[in-house]
Amino acid sequence: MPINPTTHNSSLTSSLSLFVEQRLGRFHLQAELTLPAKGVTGIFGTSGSGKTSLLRIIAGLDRPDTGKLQLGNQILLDTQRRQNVPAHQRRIGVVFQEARLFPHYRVRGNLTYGMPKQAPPRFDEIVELLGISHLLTRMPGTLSGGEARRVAIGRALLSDPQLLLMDEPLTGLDGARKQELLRFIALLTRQINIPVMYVSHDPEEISAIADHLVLMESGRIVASDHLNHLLQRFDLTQKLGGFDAASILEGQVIEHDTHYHLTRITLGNTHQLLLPGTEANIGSCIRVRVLARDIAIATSAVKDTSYRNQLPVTIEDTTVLPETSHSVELRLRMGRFHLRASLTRKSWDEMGLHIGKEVTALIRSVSFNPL
Ligand SMILES: Nc1ncnc2c1ncn2[C@@H]1O[C@H](COP(=O)(O)OP(=O)(O)OP(=O)(O)O)[C@@H](O)[C@H]1O
Repeated sequence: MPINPTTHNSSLTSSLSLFVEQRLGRFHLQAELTLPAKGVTGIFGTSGSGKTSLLRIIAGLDRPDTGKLQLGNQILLDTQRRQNVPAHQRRIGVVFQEARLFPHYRVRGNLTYGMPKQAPPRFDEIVELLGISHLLTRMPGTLSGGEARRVAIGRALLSDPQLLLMDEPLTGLDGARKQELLRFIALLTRQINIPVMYVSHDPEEISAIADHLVLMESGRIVASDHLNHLLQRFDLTQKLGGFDAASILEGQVIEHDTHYHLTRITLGNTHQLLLPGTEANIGSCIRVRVLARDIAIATSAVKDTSYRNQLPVTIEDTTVLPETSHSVELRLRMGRFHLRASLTRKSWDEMGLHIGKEVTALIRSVSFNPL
């Protein structure tokens, strides 16, 4: 059940802007950032790059040496003016790696703990959305890891936050639980109308839920943009290690072929893709990933082939990465969408390809990975 956006939050236009500087021993965090007012921002970077430190400052749990932090119209921190809104007044929900529930309160007590008295009555709505109504009378010690995490998310949401921070919320869960909760968080973040910052070093998680991506390295923000824009950047290939060279596309489900168990989606009403069957409702949006190495190129449409997707594209840019000198990396444009592909340098030369050439991208349905 979607949360009613009109009752959910008064400041739907909140966007976060910050610059902070903090020395922690030998580590130096220097970050400047403006984030979109809605959607999920994935914070990605190697261990020790400063992701948690940044989140702790935003939550008000740590104070930077210098900095300014603004959420919507409200200044939360301005070291120059000695302004600092304490953590409990920031209206920022935080979910950490561990659920950190109050052990002596039942689940219901944990959920209602931070609920403002004047908050809209969303308790039943959120409990149902999280699927935890059967847990309300249980003590935290009796919950599984995944259940405790869902309660922690519920507690954060019920505090009526303007921003939700999630720091590796799936760490330590086993594969099936992790997938279940990841799907749940992805659904939840599409239904709530507050911006979410989601820290993870797992590209799978980020690919499944982030709209925007912030890439951190040694305390600095290396890049911040729409996730698929960053994935299209050749220069970030190595820094986005683990993501594989891939593209993420979002489209609307228009048809299910129940006989062959295939799903058709439309991308902005201009292009269509045929994917492995999904359970998604007609009209709903789904996200798919396709690896660069799973896209083949032909100079014209191909007959009698098992490639179910033949997309007219233009070669927009290319490069040869030093780590894969046998192949050419391609960025392809398809209307307002972009795709990354790679093929051998030998094919590139023999097919007479060049920037600006119109070609056909061939993609097997099974190569699409619905996220
Ligand atoms: N109180 C502290 N004193 C000294 N150094 C610290 C302190 N807190 C954090 N650091 C250092 O700051 C750096 C960034 O830590 P942080 O936890 O923000 O990284 P991270 O990107 O979240 O890492 P991970 O993915 O491993 O959780 C690390 O090198 C860490 O050792």
